Amino acid sequence: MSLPATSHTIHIEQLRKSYNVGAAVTDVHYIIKDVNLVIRGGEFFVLLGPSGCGKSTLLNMIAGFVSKSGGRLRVGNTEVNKPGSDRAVVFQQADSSLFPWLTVRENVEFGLRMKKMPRSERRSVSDRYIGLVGLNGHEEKFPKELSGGMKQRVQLARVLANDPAILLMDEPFGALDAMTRRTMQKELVQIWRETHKTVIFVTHDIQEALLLGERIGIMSVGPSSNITDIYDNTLAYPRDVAASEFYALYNRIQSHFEE
Ligand SMILES: Nc1ncnc2c1ncn2[C@@H]1O[C@H](COP(=O)(O)OP(=O)(O)OP(=O)(O)O)[C@@H](O)[C@H]1O
Repeated sequence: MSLPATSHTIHIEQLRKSYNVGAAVTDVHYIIKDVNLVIRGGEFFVLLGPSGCGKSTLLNMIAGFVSKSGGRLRVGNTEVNKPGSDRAVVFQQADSSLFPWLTVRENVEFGLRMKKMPRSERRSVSDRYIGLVGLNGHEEKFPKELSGGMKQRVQLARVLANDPAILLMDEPFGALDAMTRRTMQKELVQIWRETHKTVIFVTHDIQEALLLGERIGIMSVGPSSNITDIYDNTLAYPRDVAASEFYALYNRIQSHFEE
């Protein structure tokens, strides 16, 4: 990592996203309204909230895919108003992001090829990340020959190969079976600890949030959603769902959604 962690701290101030729902200027529907948040460089931050509250909207604003309607959004000192190589998104459906006509290795190397990285260097980068996500031996396979979990690993390896400082993950394990999901969660923590990336991970699953995040931001039900509470999760990794502290924190967070 060439940049100091502070240069990719994310600063969010009074951030808003709205859509006009009628002809009058007052016919405005706010998805998120006045969100304030600072996410430190290198942090693992989870955005937790019910379906439709605006988690993906906020993540896509940080990615630069969705424009803001008000407020400020900076990475370091730079205002975010478009996608950038410092940020990359891992989506829930790997199928829509992988190129079906390219092998695992070619998919992982795609961005590097676009950057005109020499072949031997590309090879060593793709070797590293294919290994890191546990896909050694599958380099020459095509996406259609892979399971859902393996495709998600390819997507992650491709994103990591491009070396963004910030990984934006939108329910990346939501479509996987429970066992694969658990394995991927453990591997992601391992990868985060090895690469020191900033991770912002969207989920509506409290257990997943608690297994992964150093901090968990709770989003309120929309419209005009906001981050109402932030929990510090200081439990040591790898986390044990059966530990009494885990269970206690789970209950505290769950009580938010029962009110
Ligand atoms: N382009 C748009 N125009 C109008 N409303 C939109 C637009 N995009 C999203 N919305 C609305 O914004 C709200 C938040 O959507 P978003 O996908 O961000 O929520 P989410 O918390 O990620 O949901 P889920 O967990 O179900 O994926 C929803 O009510 C959605 O219908």
